[in-house]
Amino acid sequence: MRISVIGCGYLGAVHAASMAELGHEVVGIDVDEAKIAALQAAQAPFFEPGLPELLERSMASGRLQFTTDMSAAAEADVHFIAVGTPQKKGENAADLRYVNAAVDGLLPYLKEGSLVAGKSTVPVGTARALAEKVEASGAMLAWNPEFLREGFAIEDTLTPDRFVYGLSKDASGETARAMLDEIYGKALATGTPRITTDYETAELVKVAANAFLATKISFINAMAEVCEVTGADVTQLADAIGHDARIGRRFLNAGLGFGGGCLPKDIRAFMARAGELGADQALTFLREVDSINMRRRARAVDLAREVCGGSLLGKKIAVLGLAFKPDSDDVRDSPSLNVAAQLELQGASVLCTDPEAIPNARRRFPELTYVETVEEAVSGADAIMVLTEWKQYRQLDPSQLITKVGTPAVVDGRNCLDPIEWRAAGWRYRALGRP
Ligand SMILES: NC(=O)C1=CN([C@@H]2O[C@H](COP(=O)(O)OP(=O)(O)OC[C@H]3O[C@@H](n4cnc5c(N)ncnc54)[C@H](O)[C@@H]3O)[C@@H](O)[C@H]2O)C=CC1
Ligand SMILES: O=C(O)[C@H]1O[C@H](OP(=O)(O)OP(=O)(O)OC[C@H]2O[C@@H](n3ccc(=O)[nH]c3=O)[C@H](O)[C@@H]2O)[C@H](O)[C@@H](O)[C@@H]1O
Repeated sequence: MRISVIGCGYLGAVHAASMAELGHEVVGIDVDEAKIAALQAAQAPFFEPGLPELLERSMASGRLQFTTDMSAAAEADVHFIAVGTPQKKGENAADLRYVNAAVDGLLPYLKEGSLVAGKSTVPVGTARALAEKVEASGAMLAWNPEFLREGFAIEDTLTPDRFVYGLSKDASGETARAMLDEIYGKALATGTPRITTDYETAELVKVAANAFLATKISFINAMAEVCEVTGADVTQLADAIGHDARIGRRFLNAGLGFGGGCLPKDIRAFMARAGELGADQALTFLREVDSINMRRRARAVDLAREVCGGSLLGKKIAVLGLAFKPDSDDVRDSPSLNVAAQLELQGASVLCTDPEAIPNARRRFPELTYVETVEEAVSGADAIMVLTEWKQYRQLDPSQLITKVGTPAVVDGRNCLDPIEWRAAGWRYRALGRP
């Protein structure tokens, strides 16, 4: 199949390269010239494990190209829309201007019988409105939401848990289904479930999945709050309830909570859209999910103050981890970066480090101080905080690290260190939700 992918960010660049890996002819199109220049040189414009190798391979095969020129989409049979849908400034709702611009930009190049397949996460009702425009150009529209996780993006794209196709109810829906089946044929042949449905259900599946994941995380973080006032241990609690197959242990890691370019903005946009549709009561619980999540950040700052003897003023704090999660350089709505900024605002002198996210963090918070290594960050520190559970931080040797710090106090923001080991090495250990 000849494919275009409009928007080459965390989702689109991986989708484009993965589609070429599946044997399709792909052009990735983006308005960001620097991003396209990097991709044209087979360089990943962000950190994603395996992406540099995949780009190298796909571009060498001649099946993958990148451009800023929308007319390059003219040859394609299927166009994936993968542009951003960020939160509107000062509002909860999603900003659809990039989706609308991408589709409007594509309209003059749509061939009769070609398919526009939306992958961006959008408020329910978006696809139906776009379908009118697309059909007026003789093309078809499908909504094919994406469920990949950053850090596992390639594996999730090539072998997802399921495919969801939101299709038009007329005959063109069947043609669109056949085109998507052809694209994803390899994964479908291995038995990956495929749900075909209407536009609205497909759009809702995506936001419902993210709302559920966010709720699961906030549930365990609410339990962490109760553990903190009772002396109980939320990690043992999670292990114990997680053995119940109906509950499951995944996404029950208590700590600093969820961030990133998706879960926070998606639950807010979902609430906003439900409000517009008169169903706001159905989702008021998501307000609480959001509040529990934000309270964890404040609690981490409180723990830092506590281990610093009651005041952060003039205290030297090492922040290890800035990305919203390990194996990513993404700092969008990053809980750790938010905590680092709050500590600095409250008078601490913060030295931040991260294996991959420093350039993005510096762009967002130029006022913070960044150092490349853990050794530099912790040197003479009054407290260290592990806020993103990168493998290299989980594997820190507390006996060795204690020789570098001023005061041996650690706040484990992700419940990723062994309290017994750290205390035995002489550290004062504090965590979110465990004694
Ligand atoms: N990042 C992720 O893990 C996932 C993201 N999503 C959804 O996918 C969408 C994209 O997310 P990300 O890739 O994270 O965002 P991103 O911000 O990394 O990438 C969006 C890209 O679209 C480009 N763009 C904007 N307007 C354009 C236009 N008119 N024409 C061509 N390119 C244009 C931007 O320059 C940017 O490179 C969002 O709706 C998000 O919710 C869904 C699943 C996973
Ligand atoms: O719509 C999206 O963009 C994507 O959002 C999430 O993927 P992602 O944001 O890459 O990261 P997750 O692994 O879901 O983690 C999100 C946040 O939750 C936090 N988290 C996760 C799991 C957990 O148990 N506890 C916890 O605090 C992570 O630290 C991170 O800050 C979903 O997992 C994907 O399925 C979805 O496609």
